[in-house]
Amino acid sequence: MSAATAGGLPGRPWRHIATVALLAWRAAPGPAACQLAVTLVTGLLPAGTVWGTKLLVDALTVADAGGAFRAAGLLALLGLAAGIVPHVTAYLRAELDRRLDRRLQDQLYASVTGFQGLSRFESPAFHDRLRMATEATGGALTPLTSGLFDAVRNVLALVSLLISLLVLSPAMAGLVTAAAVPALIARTAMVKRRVGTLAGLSATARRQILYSSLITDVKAAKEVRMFGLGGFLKSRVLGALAAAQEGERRLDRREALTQSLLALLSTAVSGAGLLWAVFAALDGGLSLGDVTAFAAAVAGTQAALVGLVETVAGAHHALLLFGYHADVTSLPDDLPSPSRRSAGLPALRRGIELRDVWFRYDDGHPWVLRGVTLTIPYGATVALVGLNGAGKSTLIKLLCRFYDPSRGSIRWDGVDLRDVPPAELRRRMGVLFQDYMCYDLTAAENIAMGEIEALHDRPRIEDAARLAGVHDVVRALPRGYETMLSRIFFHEEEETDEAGVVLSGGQWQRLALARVLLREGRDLLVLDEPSAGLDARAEHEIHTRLARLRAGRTSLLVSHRLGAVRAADLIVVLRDGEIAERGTHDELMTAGGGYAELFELQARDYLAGTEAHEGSR
Ligand SMILES: Nc1ncnc2c1ncn2[C@@H]1O[C@H](COP(=O)(O)OP(=O)(O)OP(=O)(O)O)[C@@H](O)[C@H]1O
Repeated sequence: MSAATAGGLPGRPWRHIATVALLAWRAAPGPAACQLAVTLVTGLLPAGTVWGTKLLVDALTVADAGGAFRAAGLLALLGLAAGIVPHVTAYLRAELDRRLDRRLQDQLYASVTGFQGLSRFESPAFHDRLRMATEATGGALTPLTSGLFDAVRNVLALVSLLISLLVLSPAMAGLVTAAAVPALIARTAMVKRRVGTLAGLSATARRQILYSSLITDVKAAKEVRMFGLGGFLKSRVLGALAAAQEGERRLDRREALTQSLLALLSTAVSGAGLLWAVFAALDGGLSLGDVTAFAAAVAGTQAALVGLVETVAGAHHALLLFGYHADVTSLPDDLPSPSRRSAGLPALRRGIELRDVWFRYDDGHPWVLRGVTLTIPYGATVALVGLNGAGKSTLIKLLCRFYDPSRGSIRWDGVDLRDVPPAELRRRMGVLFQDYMCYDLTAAENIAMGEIEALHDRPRIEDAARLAGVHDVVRALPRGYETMLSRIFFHEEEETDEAGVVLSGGQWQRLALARVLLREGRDLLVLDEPSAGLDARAEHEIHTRLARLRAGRTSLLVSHRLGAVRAADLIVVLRDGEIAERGTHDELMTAGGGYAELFELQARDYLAGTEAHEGSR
């Protein structure tokens, strides 16, 4: 990763200026060209006004009526231009910003969705940096894009005014310019401090978002009310807000003081200049028009210099933020690309082999998998069982190549998964995760998430729902497959304000299963606790269906219900990241190890439950 951390500032921000200019130009060539033309015109307006005023006053002084009318006409035209130009500029700016913003967000989302693994999303430092990168969107670069035009206008205005001032008083021209140097230095330091403070508060801001979303999140609403957490969460939000505000307050105070001192300096300079002009006029060295032009030129030059300093400061601020954007968008993928060019992943024919796989989530973390060697033969069902935290879901995540093994390898018909592009591998798999998603979308869309190309293929979606045993449930919903499964969003396409429906846990589970079954014909089917939320009858029914579906297909099944895995071709017991037992159900029962013990425990509990139920009838 490059030098930027959310807490520290990205290095050498000015090196991005050409990148941003090019981005803006490519995003909105029309508005950018128009803005440049308008800028050139407006850059010359102040000097034109100064000389128009001088001509008018001098003409009036010598009672030249024709000259006075011409000068007044010129001033009126310039005034009209000055009145219209800001509105045209504002529109062009906004349009350029809108288009640039789309491009920036496109780049950011392309990078983030392009990360193939999960490790970045489990890094607080990455999230802090990402937050700073999003600060660069939403018009935050306006001071830079518009600043480039402002800078051109200010430089034009400055040069033309300085020429006017040089004609009248070279010393004053030098003094006014010199007075701008401390302002530039002070503003640059202020900007750095402001962005640094913002970056330092990134984690606090993210926590504030977390707590405030818990207050409003419908999923958290039950526990928040049940456990009376409202006050606690509110105090956490306000605590984070107060911390952020304290940082800002200190900055604001410092900036107010610095700006006041700079204002004092510029007033002293213009005051001294005016005194000189008064004495020079009294001596007869300057005409009345010269004095008027001088006063206007000093004020104009100072304003242009302040404008230039502000432009530079704004651009610096925007470039620092863009530094985070550039940092995130230039991050390489978190999984190393295949070392040699992959010729594509062949259809599975022999099986998947884990060779002495060791894995831990971070160097400082304990080992989660410790030397796992296992083959999932082609066409067979392997069941993975074990106590909580044994490493079952981790093994599945490695099979999907969300992470690479720390040691050892996983091979697909002998091909190391490290040599396979993750997207290619995932196209060949259907996986039901233990923590599947419930999308705030329609029922049809929820299923289609499994294979987005099938979004408009209703027969396929319905077939998958039938296979998962959820078709009748969905059909009975108020709008069938078009029913929104959300209480916080309306239907995206249809103009309706009809409240959606919330499914039960087991119904969601079946819908998630339908999502996976939509990916029919995949080489490997992985089911992590497919029946966790189901009632006994539904569980039995789903397992019978799945057993039929798995027949002859390569699959990996994880379940705590040992009754559901007894038909598997191979049962593997994982204990503390190691394979403790392996064999068929009968072999493991005969061996009388941990599996047999657990199976008997579950069977006894089940029988006891049944007898108690019978007795109470
Ligand atoms: N993203 C992660 N980062 C760090 N540690 C993790 C992560 N995910 C899991 N772990 C740790 O890895 C270990 C194994 O977790 P895993 O989810 O693989 O277990 P499991 O066998 O699937 O458990 P369960 O039966 O409860 O689902 C646990 O100690 C867990 O704390």
